[in-house]
Amino acid sequence: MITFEGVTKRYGDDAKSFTALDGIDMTVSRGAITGIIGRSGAGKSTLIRLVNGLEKASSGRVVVDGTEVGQLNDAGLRGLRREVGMIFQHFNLLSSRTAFDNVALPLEIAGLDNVAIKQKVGPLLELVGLGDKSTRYPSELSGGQKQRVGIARALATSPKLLLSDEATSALDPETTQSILALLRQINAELGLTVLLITHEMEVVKTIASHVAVIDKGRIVEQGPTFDVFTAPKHETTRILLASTLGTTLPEWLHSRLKAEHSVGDRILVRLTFFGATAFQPLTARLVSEIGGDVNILAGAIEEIAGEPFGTLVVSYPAAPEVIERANRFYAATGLSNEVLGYVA
Ligand SMILES: Nc1ncnc2c1ncn2[C@@H]1O[C@H](COP(=O)(O)OP(=O)(O)OP(=O)(O)O)[C@@H](O)[C@H]1O
Repeated sequence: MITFEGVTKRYGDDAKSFTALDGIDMTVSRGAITGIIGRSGAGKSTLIRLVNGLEKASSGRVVVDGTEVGQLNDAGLRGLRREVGMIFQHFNLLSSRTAFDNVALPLEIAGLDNVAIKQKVGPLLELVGLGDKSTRYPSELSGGQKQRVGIARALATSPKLLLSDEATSALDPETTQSILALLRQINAELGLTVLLITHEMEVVKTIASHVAVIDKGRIVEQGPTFDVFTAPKHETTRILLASTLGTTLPEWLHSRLKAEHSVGDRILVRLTFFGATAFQPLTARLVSEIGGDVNILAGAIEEIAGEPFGTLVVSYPAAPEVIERANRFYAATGLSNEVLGYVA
């Protein structure tokens, strides 16, 4: 659906230019929800603005549904923007227009008559759950309702692709979940491809089947969300994910951690449950396998892209025979484990 081929974007003139994107290669699959995550200033907005031609690549190609965006003239760009809807962090609604009239705007621009506009806007407001709010002005709507108007407006020209620029960043967690559920529903019911940029890992974890991590203008990691989130390879990904997945040790534990152990110390191990191991009573078996002396110190159970993923930090005596029994158990069961250190 979208391919980036060696895309570079420089801002400014040659003498004082800034490279915001540096050799981006990426494919966004048709019908998927793909997330792009990265720190502030990493280049996320620039990347998404290249897709609907709001910015032009300095070199390389951005191809949307077979069309190279950089080659389009003004008429071509207008056509592209009917195929590509966009939603924004601050909704970008016109305050002087009702919900109905905001959704109608792209249709007016496209030259539809009033009857055709009515036929289109009514069902769209129903779809986003605002059938009874069509005459309300933005100032009379909550943040979540405003974003629903924004989504209906983005869908007005029946696009194949929806771009989301931090669409839930201004919303509280509960409203965020309801907007994400709506995006998932639209993706499933209309077969719409969704490309979203966000600094909220929670958003990607909840709805994106695929993810790319961008850092200083480069994609440092990409793939299915579950794979990237459960086995991050790049340091930036690990840092971005640490607080989301409960993989950061609590400070009280971290400060007591030692690299070497002496007699009587305990070993600290992080167990990770996913795939087949997520559904077996392995913790109970580990406890009995090594004689009962196991402490559970931290843990979290998450759902990533619809699959369970859990981490548990445990300690047990750092005695050679106990460690050996535990290691035999890990090898036999395939339970993923990582030694974090030792505590007195
Ligand atoms: N029009 C511009 N002129 C010059 N530099 C720009 C311009 N737009 C963006 N930049 C720079 O390009 C880099 C990437 O910006 P971009 O907005 O794409 O990042 P981002 O990841 O979306 O950040 P944020 O999450 O803070 O919005 C930043 O260093 C920014 O200062």
